[in-house]
Amino acid sequence: MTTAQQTTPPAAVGADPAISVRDLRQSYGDFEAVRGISFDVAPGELFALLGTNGAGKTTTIETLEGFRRPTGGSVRVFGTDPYGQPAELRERMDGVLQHSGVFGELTVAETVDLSRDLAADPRDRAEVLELVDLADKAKVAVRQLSGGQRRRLDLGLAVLSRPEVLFLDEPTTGMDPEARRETWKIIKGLVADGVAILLTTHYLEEAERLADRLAIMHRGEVKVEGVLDDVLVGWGDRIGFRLPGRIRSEELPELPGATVAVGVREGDPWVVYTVNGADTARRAHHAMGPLLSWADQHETTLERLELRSASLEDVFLGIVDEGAADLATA
Ligand SMILES: Nc1ncnc2c1ncn2[C@@H]1O[C@H](COP(=O)(O)OP(=O)(O)OP(=O)(O)O)[C@@H](O)[C@H]1O
Repeated sequence: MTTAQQTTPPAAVGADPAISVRDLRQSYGDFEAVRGISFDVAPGELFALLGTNGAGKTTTIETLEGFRRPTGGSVRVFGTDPYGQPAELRERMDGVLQHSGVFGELTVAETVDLSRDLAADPRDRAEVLELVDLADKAKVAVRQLSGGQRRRLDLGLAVLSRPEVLFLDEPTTGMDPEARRETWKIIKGLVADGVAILLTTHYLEEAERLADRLAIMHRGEVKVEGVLDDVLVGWGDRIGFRLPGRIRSEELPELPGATVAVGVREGDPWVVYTVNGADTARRAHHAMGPLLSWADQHETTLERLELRSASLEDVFLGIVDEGAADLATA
């Protein structure tokens, strides 16, 4: 299913978009990395751009930050073309890029001070360090920070000038789960303060937790877009369990209206029945009866049995699989 759903962003009703992308195309030589994508982000909204490696997310962010001129279509930040970072936008937007450019020999405090010197109305150093939980690292050289602490410093530097638009390119990479949750709190606070955020991440849970709306990109195109519930619609319900040791996959029963696939989850052979079509929750529920009867007949227990609706990960993997199938039939 490759329905590029376009929904009206709830936060955008009545508000001019902070970020606007229209049929954006971006090429490197003969290679078209971004192939006509469109989306808006309103003030006080977090839009997550998800996608496979090389899908074109960073290229899109770099274009919005004014580092690249579009090969086709247009991008606007507060109605202004960001190419070359015109003065009227420089104060209003900032970002955390995948590779930060901070100097490793400076201390954390010196690094913050250096950025404060360049900003018109910066937050206090103490406020910045408090915000990203690095107050106790003020005197430590940046090169001595852990990967996750370094990402938090990047975030602190990005929010120091109180931007109205923030680009976050994989901001929690390298963070442990605790640091990631702390960072989510900071990001949520910024959104609540009215900042428009464009986030890319490979952590789907991060998008589920933070995004007001999201898009999944694959090979330069937006494949699905919308609020989470809309994105999940149409991807079916799932019945999953660990493949019993004595059972071969060919022996698994057919269940009405469901397709079966055997893969691997956390190192275990894992069975997934997908129930598609209309009224999937009820039909998936009804499929449980025949499945449990089959298990009884085979005197086997279905370990870690689950019945659930589609997750963002299912949608993501479905899109990637479709891409692979398209290539195979091309
Ligand atoms: N400077 C460049 N010159 C040539 N090709 C490039 C350049 N930068 C990116 N590409 C290519 O463009 C495509 C999109 O890259 P991009 O970095 O935008 O993807 P991404 O979605 O951010 O990927 P990832 O999730 O791996 O960071 C990739 O195929 C990449 O190899």
